[in-house]
Amino acid sequence: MPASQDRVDVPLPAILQGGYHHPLLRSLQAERHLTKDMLMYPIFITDEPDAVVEIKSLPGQKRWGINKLRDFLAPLVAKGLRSVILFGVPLHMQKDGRGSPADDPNTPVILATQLIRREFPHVVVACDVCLCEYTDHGHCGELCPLEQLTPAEQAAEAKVIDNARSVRRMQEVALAYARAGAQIVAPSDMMDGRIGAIKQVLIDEGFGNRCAVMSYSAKFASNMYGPFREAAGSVPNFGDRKCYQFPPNARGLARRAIMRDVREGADFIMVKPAMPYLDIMSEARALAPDLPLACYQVSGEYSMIHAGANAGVYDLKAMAIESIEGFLRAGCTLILTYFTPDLLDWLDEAK
Ligand SMILES: NCc1[nH]cc(CCC(=O)O)c1CC(=O)O
Ligand SMILES: [Zn+2]
Ligand SMILES: [Zn+2]
Repeated sequence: MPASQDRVDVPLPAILQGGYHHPLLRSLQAERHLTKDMLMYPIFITDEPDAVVEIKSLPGQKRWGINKLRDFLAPLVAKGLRSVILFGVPLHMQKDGRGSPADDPNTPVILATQLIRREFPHVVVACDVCLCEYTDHGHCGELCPLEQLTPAEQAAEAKVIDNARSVRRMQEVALAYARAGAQIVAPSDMMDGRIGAIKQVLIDEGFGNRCAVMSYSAKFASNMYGPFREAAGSVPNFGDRKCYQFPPNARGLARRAIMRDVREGADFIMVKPAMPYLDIMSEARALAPDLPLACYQVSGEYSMIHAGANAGVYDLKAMAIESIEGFLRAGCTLILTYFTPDLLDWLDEAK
């Protein structure tokens, strides 16, 4: 018997390359592979019924009018699209302080939810729940009425988010989307206490067993939301979102938010943006191992990958897939990405 087999202190030959010299052996290194059902496609629906409008900063993505949606989605569904997340872009509806167009019976998201449920019964519809696309001030929640501010705040014309009022509003909006047929509501407003409140109202109104709550649990105040805000017309007209989205350095806040949302009954948790926050994803995986974990590869990430490819830095497909493999490695089970239509094709191509 060779000596190496009965001696534990002999170092093994440190040769790894023999293990991945063939494409199949490389593929077998993955613990998990991307499948089509892990992809959720973000779609912008506008209140111009016949619109098909390119979004300049999001290459290949468009704002869709309700009348164009069926023909746009049909080929994607045929390729295996399983879920979408809808964002409303009201260009003509009257915006106000409470974001009234968010749950107007004719708001684009409600019409689109009804249409997709009717035309594509195998597609899961998630609706983003937030007010920023619908308020005249462009913030994600309602503001405190002036008389509730301190004299100093009044003098400074301070704008303060009214958390409690905003949470009640998110309940109304989420319920309206559930009534329209959404199987998932996804609050991205970041008000405190919204997950428990929305979960409760869904239960009270009979949707407890047919509408999931996907929380944007760890949503960071990122520089990469620009193209989305252009697409959705949701740039705040004063200030920024730093009082309700996390500072990029805030690992502890993210951990507390994830644990809080689990306690409040979230069915899915999400990390957003994705690529710079892989550590937060694996923290989320460890903190909430029993919940599906989503990540949102946001508009700026998508645009950045396109810009790099256009500058000749890398191949678009290879880079997009590398980014997704990172999310899988970090433990994500659902990926919100504008690359979804491309990935449906790429997954069908021979490797
Ligand atoms: N509640 C707003 C919202 N919902 C989804 C996104 C970002 C999505 C993206 O950039 O692709 C944002 C941006 C923001 O907070 O301003
Ligand atoms: Zn918002
Ligand atoms: Zn949102």
